[in-house]
Amino acid sequence: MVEKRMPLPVAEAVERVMNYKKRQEKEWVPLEKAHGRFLAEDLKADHDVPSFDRSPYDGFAIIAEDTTEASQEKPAVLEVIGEIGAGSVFENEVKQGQAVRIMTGAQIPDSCNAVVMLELVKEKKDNNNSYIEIKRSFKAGDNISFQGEDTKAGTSLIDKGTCITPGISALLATFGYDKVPAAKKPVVGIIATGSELLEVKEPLQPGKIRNSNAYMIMAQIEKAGAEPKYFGKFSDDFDDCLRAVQDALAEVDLLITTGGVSVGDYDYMPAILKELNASVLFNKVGMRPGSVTTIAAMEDKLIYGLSGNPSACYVGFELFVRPIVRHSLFTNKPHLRKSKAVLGTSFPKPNPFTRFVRAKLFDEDGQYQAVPAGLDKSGSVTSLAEASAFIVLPGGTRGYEKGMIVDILLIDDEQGSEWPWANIVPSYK
Ligand SMILES: Nc1nc2c(c(=O)[nH]1)N[C@H]1C(S)=C(S)[C@@H](COP(=O)(O)OP(=O)(O)OC[C@H]3O[C@@H](n4cnc5c(N)ncnc54)[C@H](O)[C@@H]3O)O[C@H]1N2
Ligand code: MOO
Ligand SMILES: [Mg+2]
Repeated sequence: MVEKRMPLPVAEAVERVMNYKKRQEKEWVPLEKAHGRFLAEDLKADHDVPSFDRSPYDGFAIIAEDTTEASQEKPAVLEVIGEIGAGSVFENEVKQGQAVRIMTGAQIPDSCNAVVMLELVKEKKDNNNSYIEIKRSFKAGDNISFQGEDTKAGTSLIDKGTCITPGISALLATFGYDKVPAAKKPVVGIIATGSELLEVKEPLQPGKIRNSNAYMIMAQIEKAGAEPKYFGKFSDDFDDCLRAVQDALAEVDLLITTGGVSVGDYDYMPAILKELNASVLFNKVGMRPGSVTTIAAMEDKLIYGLSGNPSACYVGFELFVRPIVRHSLFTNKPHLRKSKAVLGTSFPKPNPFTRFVRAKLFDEDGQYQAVPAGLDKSGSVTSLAEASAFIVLPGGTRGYEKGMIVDILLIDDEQGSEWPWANIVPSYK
């Protein structure tokens, strides 16, 4: 008799895995390599930005009070006593009736309190002196970028655990981080199992398929923010696969295998986990695809037995590996973000398990509409290419109709979620 496995509700399965979460160490990476890495420290402004009052225009720095009476008929005439470009500081005193030619980004001279754009003045020369005419009045503060107007010293800017975007690179540079405190990437190993697997470059042969899961998982690992380490593909041979798993475990923080976790004659992962004396957290989850997802721990190291079926493997990764990786990178929102969508297709057949349908999203008047991205089967590979969400259909005795509002999990969203499972209640129990 084949072993009977008891399915665990998805939320409970995720919870069990998250008991093994831990944070990575911090390392310092050059700023130019920091894009896409995760901040290991909160980022706080240690000075005002800008750090001095500056001109937002090419023009003339003036004392606004000199223009109080200025008009078309009776322009104010100011003597231009010098000029400064960005990076220079005007050292002399500017007195009443005087102005300084100033370029965008330059520090406003002491005692000046407004800037007049070049286009708004008439320039005149008299002997060796320069003058400007201004035909309207200006108020103190007109056309000044004030110290601290962008951010003030002491402001909290970015939380640790945030993925470094180009905008954050700009901030890091602004605050002098030529080296950035980043979470060290966990190394995630991949082993593909299956005697049917061909190398990608090999021509098709009868009964064989190309190994797509390994490359899919490597990409998912990178997208999650970790470092993939691929150990190759192995035929369904107990000893070979056992050795591969043992060897790989010594070199990684987490290990993912794909294939061989079900109950088939050549599905050796359950026996390998037994041989290793690994403690199995679960070997069946109340979900489709991915019901065979098996996760075990060797001391504090997780071993993921993901399904060989591509869609099941993909979903298993996003639900169980991603949050462990993201948590290790210091975020407090490690799970896929949950949102709502209008179901674009009916699912009339009830399913006792919670389904995660790979879906395409369309924006209709600010509301997501979700439709399956391809064949809704565990073995489908094409449905993964265009999927940007999983439609979550909790298990139960009824189907789902087009037009219903359903939960979705966003695959490409970077914001993440603390815990998206709160209101997803599988009713098959
Ligand atoms: N009697 C039962 N049979 C099956 C059950 C069950 O409960 N009772 N579960 C089914 C479910 S659900 C799934 S999912 C699969 C899981 O299979 P395994 O994880 O054991 O994976 P394999 O048997 O090795 O392969 C399944 C499928 O995936 C293809 N595959 C494998 N590796 C790759 C790869 N690297 N790249 C692309 N495709 C891969 C493989 O050729 C098979 O077609 O079991 C069901 N059976
Ligand atoms: O693990 Mo299977 O994907 O439920 O089809
Ligand atoms: Mg199998």
